[in-house]
Amino acid sequence: MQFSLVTVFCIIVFGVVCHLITKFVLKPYRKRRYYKKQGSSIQMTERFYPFLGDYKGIINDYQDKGKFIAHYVRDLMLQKDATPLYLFQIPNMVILYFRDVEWLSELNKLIPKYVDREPIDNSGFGKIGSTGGLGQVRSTEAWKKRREVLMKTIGINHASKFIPLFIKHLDDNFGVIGNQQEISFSQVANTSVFSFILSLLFGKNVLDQMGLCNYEAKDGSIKQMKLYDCMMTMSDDMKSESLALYNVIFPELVDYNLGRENRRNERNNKEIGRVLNEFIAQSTEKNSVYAQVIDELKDTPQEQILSDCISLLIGGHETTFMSFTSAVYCLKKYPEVMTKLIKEIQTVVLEGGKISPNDFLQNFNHEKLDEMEYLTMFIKEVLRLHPSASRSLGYKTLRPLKIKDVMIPKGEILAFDVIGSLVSPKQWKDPMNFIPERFDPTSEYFKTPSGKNRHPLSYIPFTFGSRTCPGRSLAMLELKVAIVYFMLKFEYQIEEDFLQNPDVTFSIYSPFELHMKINNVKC
Ligand code: HEM
Repeated sequence: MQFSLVTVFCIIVFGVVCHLITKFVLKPYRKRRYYKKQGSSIQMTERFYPFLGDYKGIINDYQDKGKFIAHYVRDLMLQKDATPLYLFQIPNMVILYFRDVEWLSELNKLIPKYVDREPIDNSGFGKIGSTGGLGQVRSTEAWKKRREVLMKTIGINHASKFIPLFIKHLDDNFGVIGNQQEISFSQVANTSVFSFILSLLFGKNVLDQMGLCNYEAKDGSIKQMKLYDCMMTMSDDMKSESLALYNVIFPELVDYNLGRENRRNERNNKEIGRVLNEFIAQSTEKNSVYAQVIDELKDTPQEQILSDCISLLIGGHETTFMSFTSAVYCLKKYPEVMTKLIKEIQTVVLEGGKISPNDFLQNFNHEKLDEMEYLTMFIKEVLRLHPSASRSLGYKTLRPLKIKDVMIPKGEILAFDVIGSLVSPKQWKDPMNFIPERFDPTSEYFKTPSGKNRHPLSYIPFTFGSRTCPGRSLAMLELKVAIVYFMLKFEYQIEEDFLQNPDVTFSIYSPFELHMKINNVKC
C-alpha cells in the first residue's frame, strides 16, 4: 500500500513537471521557432529564457534601472532593422505587436469579425471592477448599441457642457495651493481627473454622498477609505502584484484569486463594487451619464450599465491625468513651446488683456479652445511622444489568419504598438524631438522624411477602428481645459535634473511622479 501511494505521488509529480516543462519551455520555444520560420517581418528578443521568456531581459534592462518598461518596445522601433511586427513572450502570454502602418491597416480590416477584443489585462488595474464592462467584452450587437449610447452621452457634442463641472473639480484640488508651495502635481492632477469622471458618471454629489470602503491592508487590518483613496491604493497593490514573478509565470493565480495577495486584492475589488452599488441604489441624480443611459437603454440590465460606467471610469482616469502631467512637464522642458503657448493664451483667451484670467476661468468660453491651434498641436505632440497608453488592449484571433505573408494561428493575442508606431522613423521626421509644428500642414515636419504625406494610421494614441478609445473627444477637451486652467493660474518650477532625464515619461506603469514648486499663484 505504502509503495503504491509513493508511486502515485511520483507519477503525479512527474506529470506536473512534464506539464510545466511543456507549457513554459517547449511551447514558448516552439512558438518562437514558428514565427522565425514565418519570415523576416517579426522581431523578437535575443535573450529568451526558459520559464521566463522575455521577462528577465526586459526587467534587467529597464525596470531595474528605473526606466519605463514600454520604452523597451519603443526603442526597438528606433533601431535600423525594426520590423513591422514584434513578438513579446512572457511565460503564459504571447503578444504580437503591430507597429507598421500597412500592417495596422490590414489588422483593422479584420476587426471585429476575425479579430476581437480579449481582456488580457486582468492582472493589473484592469481587474478593478472587471465585471465585463465596455472595454472588456466582445463586439456584439448589444455591445455596439451600448457603446453608441455611451459615446453620445460623453461625446464631443455634449462634452463641452461638462466644462463647468471639470473646472469645479480642478478648483477643488488646485484652488487650495498657495505661493511657494511644493506639490506632487501627479497627485493633484490624479484626484482632479478622478473626481471629475466619477461625478460625471454617477452624479455631482457623488463624493459627498458615497459611503466609505473597508480597505483590507496587507497586515489584515481594515481601514475605512474614500472610494478614490481605496482605488488608488488598490491600483498600486495590483500593479506590484502584476509584476510579481509568480503571477507572471502563473497568471491563473490572478484569474482565480489564488494566493494571499490575490485574494486580498479581489476582496478589495469587491468592496469598491459594493460601495458604488450602494451609492447608485440610493441616488436620485438624473443628469449623470449612468442615469441617462439607464433611461435610454431600458432593456439593458442595470449591472451591465454599471460595469460599462466602471470601464469608462478606469479607461478615462489614469490615461487623462497622466497626459495632463506630461503636458505640464513638457512645457517646462521645452521653454520655446511654453512661450508660444503663453502667447496664444494671451491673444486668444485673454484677448490681448481685455479679459482677466479670473473672469475667463469663471465664465469658461469653450469656443475659444477651438481657436487655439497651437494648443491642439501641442497636445497632439504630447500624446505622440508621451502616450499614456503605450499599447492597445488585447485583441484575439478568432480563427487562423494570414496577414500579408505571416500565418497567425487561432487564439493569438495581437495589440497595436502605440508607443512604437508614434516614433516610426518612416513616418516621423526627427521622431524623438518634441515639435508641435509637425501637426501644422505648412511645416516641413508635417511630411514623412521622404517628403510624402503621413499615413492616417501613423498617429494612434487612441488607436483606431471599431474598438478605438470611446473617450477620445472628452479626453482632448479635458486636456485643453486643464492646460489652459493651469497656465492661467500658476507659475511653477521643476527640478532641472528631472527635466533633463530622458527617461521621464508619465504613462500607465511608468515609475515617475511629477513634483514641482509653485512660484506664483496668479489668480
Ligand atoms: C489621453 C487620454 C486617453 C488616452 C491616451 C486613451 C487611450 C486609449 C487606448 C489606446 C485604448 C485602447 C484601444 C484599443 O484597444 O484599440 C483605449 C480604450 C478605451 N478607453 Fe481610452 N484613452 C484616453 C481617455 C479615455 C477617456 C476620457 C475615457 C472615458 C471617459 C476612455 C475610455 C476608454 C474605454 C472604455 C476603452 C475601451 C474601448 C473598447 O474596448 O471598446 N478613455 N483608450
